[in-house]
Amino acid sequence: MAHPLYLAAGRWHTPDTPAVPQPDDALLAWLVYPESLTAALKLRGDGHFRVQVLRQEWEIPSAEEAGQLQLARGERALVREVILWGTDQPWVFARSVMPEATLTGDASHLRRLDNRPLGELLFNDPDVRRGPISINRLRLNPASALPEGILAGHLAPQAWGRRSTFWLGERPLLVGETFLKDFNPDCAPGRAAPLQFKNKA
Ligand SMILES: C=C(O[C@@H]1C=C(C(=O)O)C=C[C@H]1O)C(=O)O
Repeated sequence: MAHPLYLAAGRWHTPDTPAVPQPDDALLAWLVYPESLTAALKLRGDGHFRVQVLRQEWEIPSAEEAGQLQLARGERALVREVILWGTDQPWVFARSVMPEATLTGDASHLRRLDNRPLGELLFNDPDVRRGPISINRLRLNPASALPEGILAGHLAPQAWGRRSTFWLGERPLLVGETFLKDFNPDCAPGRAAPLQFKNKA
């Protein structure tokens, strides 16, 4: 299994979980945003938004991800890792885990996304439902090959991320998104212009 760019540093938890460290309001608004992150970032990116596919390979997901997806032991999934670029900076690292059994029939086109945003397909399909959003602190994975390459200088040792399961009928796929240090959350999702948040950390 390849080494993901960021690893969970804590427990995945819903944003209203008491007594767990929380991000500041500005970033929390992005972490809990229920609509398409692609659409919200496009609004911010003034025409420069793009998806860079880092890898898209069949593999056995981590035991934790397999548990989230209710996969049988050894069941493989298509793992897609991308960077969402805003203007000329990397804003989000996304890792999607799509079980083989999910990518069949009318969902088989998800095997051939290339650099089209996954969200544009998921949010335009009326039969797709999104499960609860969990958030977590993440830590940079020293085993990942990426930091020395294209993202060198753009990766903080810790970051906040979110994760949710999308349901295509009864078939799940798991989408995780980590906000990278170049992303400025001080413009609320769904708006093109910055909003001032009261209690920034
Ligand atoms: C789920 C969405 O799709 C986005 C695009 C992704 C991709 O192209 O791989 C992955 C995760 C998301 O950041 C979304 O836009 O909300």
